[in-house]
Amino acid sequence: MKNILELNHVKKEYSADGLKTLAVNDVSFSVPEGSFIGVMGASGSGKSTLLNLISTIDRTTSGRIILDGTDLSQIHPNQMAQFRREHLGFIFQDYNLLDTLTLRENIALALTIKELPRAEITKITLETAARLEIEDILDKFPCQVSGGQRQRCACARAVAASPRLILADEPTGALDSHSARNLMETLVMLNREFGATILMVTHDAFSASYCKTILFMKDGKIVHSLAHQKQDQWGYFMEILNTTAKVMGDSGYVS
Ligand SMILES: Nc1ncnc2c1ncn2[C@@H]1O[C@H](COP(=O)(O)OP(=O)(O)OP(=O)(O)O)[C@@H](O)[C@H]1O
Repeated sequence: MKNILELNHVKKEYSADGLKTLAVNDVSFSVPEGSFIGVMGASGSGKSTLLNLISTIDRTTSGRIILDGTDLSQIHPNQMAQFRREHLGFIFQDYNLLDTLTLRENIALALTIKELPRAEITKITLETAARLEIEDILDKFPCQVSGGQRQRCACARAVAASPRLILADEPTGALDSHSARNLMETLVMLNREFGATILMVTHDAFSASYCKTILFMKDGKIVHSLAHQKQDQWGYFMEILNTTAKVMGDSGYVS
């Protein structure tokens, strides 16, 4: 199966006040088309740095990141924003919807950027909203709907333009447990039915139990990976908790 994303010996070093921090330390992994990968790790283990490198917001100190066949270090800074819009979809903890636009306009915006014909934008927006069960609230503004509905709109926006990779950063972080469960089921649906390839950072073992594979980060390195095989979701969840405790040390604290 084709790899959508490949990381080869990626390092990211920060220098601040004469102090150097190797936030990402020799990370290599690949993300095949159709995968749903979770990244877990303690606070400061390098998850956000890793996501920033993949999302082209930050640049590697060394190593290569290949996204859909393109080496990110070879993209001219002026082309970066367009490359990001064409290849990536984002789902953030705080939704990142535009408050002055309706849900319909928020979803359509991702398509407008792709310069699709107006009729096509209307059709895809409606179809995507229907799949995410928000078609009845499309004319509301983000402040007029629930957190769960806002996050489903963010999912619709992320998937509408058929990006090669969806990056989700703590997507359930601001949701109650019922909405979090709904959102994870939605992400599974995007992965299974839309064929979306998803890479998600999460601190939450239950959210991670919806992923097909989980990478555990510690001190900037991927130290363990866990695949969802034959066990039921509860068994997988328990395995994630046990692995977390083992990998992260006694505290088992993941954030
Ligand atoms: N801009 C920066 N300048 C200097 N050091 C940084 C910078 N950003 C992150 N770091 C350091 O790099 C390391 C990894 O940080 P990062 O934010 O990637 O971790 P994280 O796993 O996402 O943590 P959290 O779960 O708390 O968000 C930490 O030691 C952090 O202090």
